[in-house]
Amino acid sequence: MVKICCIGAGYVGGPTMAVIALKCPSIEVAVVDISVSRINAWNSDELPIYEPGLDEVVKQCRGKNLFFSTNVEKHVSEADIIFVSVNTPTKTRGLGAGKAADLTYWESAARMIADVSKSDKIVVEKSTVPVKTAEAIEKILSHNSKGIKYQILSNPEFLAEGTAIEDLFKPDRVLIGGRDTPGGQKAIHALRDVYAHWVPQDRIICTNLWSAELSKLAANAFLAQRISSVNAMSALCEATGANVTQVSHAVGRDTRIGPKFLNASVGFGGSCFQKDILNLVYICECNGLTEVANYWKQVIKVNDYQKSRFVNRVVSSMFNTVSGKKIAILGFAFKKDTGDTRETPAIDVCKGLLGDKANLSIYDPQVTMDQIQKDLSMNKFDWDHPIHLQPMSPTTVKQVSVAWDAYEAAKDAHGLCILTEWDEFRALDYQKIFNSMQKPAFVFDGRNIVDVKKLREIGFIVYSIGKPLDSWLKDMPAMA
Ligand SMILES: NC(=O)C1=CN([C@@H]2O[C@H](COP(=O)(O)OP(=O)(O)OC[C@H]3O[C@@H](n4cnc5c(N)ncnc54)[C@H](O)[C@@H]3O)[C@@H](O)[C@H]2O)C=CC1
Ligand SMILES: O=C(O)[C@H]1O[C@H](OP(=O)(O)OP(=O)(O)OC[C@H]2O[C@@H](n3ccc(=O)[nH]c3=O)[C@H](O)[C@@H]2O)[C@H](O)[C@@H](O)[C@@H]1O
Repeated sequence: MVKICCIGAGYVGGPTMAVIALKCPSIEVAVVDISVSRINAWNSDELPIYEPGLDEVVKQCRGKNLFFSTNVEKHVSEADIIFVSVNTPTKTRGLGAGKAADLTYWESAARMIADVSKSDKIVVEKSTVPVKTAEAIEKILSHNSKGIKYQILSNPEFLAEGTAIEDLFKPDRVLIGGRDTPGGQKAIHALRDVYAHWVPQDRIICTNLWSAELSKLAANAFLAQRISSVNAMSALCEATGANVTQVSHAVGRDTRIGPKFLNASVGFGGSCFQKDILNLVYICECNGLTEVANYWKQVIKVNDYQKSRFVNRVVSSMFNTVSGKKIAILGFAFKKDTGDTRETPAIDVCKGLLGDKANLSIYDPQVTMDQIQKDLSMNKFDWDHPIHLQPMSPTTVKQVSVAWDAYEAAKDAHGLCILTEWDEFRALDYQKIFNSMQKPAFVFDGRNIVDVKKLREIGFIVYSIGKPLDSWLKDMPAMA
């Protein structure tokens, strides 16, 4: 029986391995992690991450051919194929700080593999890594090899949170990069055989190592760039009276451009877009490609601009101050159908409003009070380290409370900001909300989900990203 071990039981390792176990009953899959609480959660009825369809997949295989364990060394030493899906955060100190990927967790995983292995292994990069990481890993493994042969493959993951199971069941493509040597090709075939259990052959792309590593960074950069492009247009729409939804629709009907990923928003979030672009920028700079680095940097700058533009709209609309005012925040996760808050635009928006002394009442159907408090008190980039999975002494940001539902959050508020596009926010009784709020009552829709016309009829002053401005806002500058 082929044995697979995955180091890192996170958003990628957990769902990916669960799907491999489901689709390949003849393979034994162990997912290991240094975080005891995470592994305990994977072995319980309450999984550590919320992902539609994940519970069913895990329930079908757990205890049969899918195991979650903290016994990292045992499972690594027994495995034929080892996936490494650990954190690759942005460095916060030293060379490349604020841009380069911190490979501490990767390096320690590689050293541990070298220490405990007693048979030949295929080591698969599942984490998103800088180009040429495979070369560094090869060096670590081969310098400690004790005669054991290692083949390194790059097999980046393209799943998106909220649709992870769907994406894993029907991937647009599976990408496998390996060495162009007989050993490298044999390893590529072995991994291809795993995916071939359910992925059509023509969707499995095989390349060299560096193309696979770079394609992952490139794909995320292209996706983020689309959002920054449409968000840049949203500012221009507000200045000119155009409607960004109509512009996106018209642009996206061009089959060369396509309709997906053109929703204007308060900004993109999530654990990877910013991190991976910063990483790409750093790689460009290291290769002397300043113009290319600056090009990609702009995607992040526009994203930051979009978030601060939103905060400025809120503050300037409300007589240039939110000091002491209750503002309801609907949605804290970085997108709907996930409880993940990593790099969510809600953090920057909330911090911006807190900076102007607002009182925030936050509601998100999937995010806990502890998580919100942690996010609002943590330094930038600190979240991407395993230490933050440990329970910590509670921190409280005064001025922030967490509500049980949207109505409670909105009661007595001066303004309401929609920061995540949860379906339930579309179906709220906005008349009831209006009646319970201070007047004038403001709605700032950072996801373009409300019916602006209907809300204005109720009496709200409405700002919706990239939509023709309310007369209240018309004379105010786009960037106050
Ligand atoms: N979250 C996502 O949707 C996607 C993430 N990725 C990439 O996948 C990688 C992992 O991301 P996530 O799963 O989101 O991160 P995560 O933080 O959810 O999971 C990483 C896990 O690795 C564990 N870990 C770290 N060092 C370890 C070690 N030496 N031994 C054992 N366990 C260790 C941590 O405790 C943590 O549970 C990152 O490189 C990310 O860029 C790629 C595609 C999608
Ligand atoms: O490497 C990764 O981590 C993953 O990053 C993204 O997946 P994810 O971050 O989970 O979610 P997306 O659906 O891409 O959304 C990212 C952010 O962009 C925002 N977004 C998305 C689409 C859009 O049109 N407008 C927009 O503002 C979302 O609200 C969210 O904040 C990519 O879509 C995945 O292919 C990739 O594997």
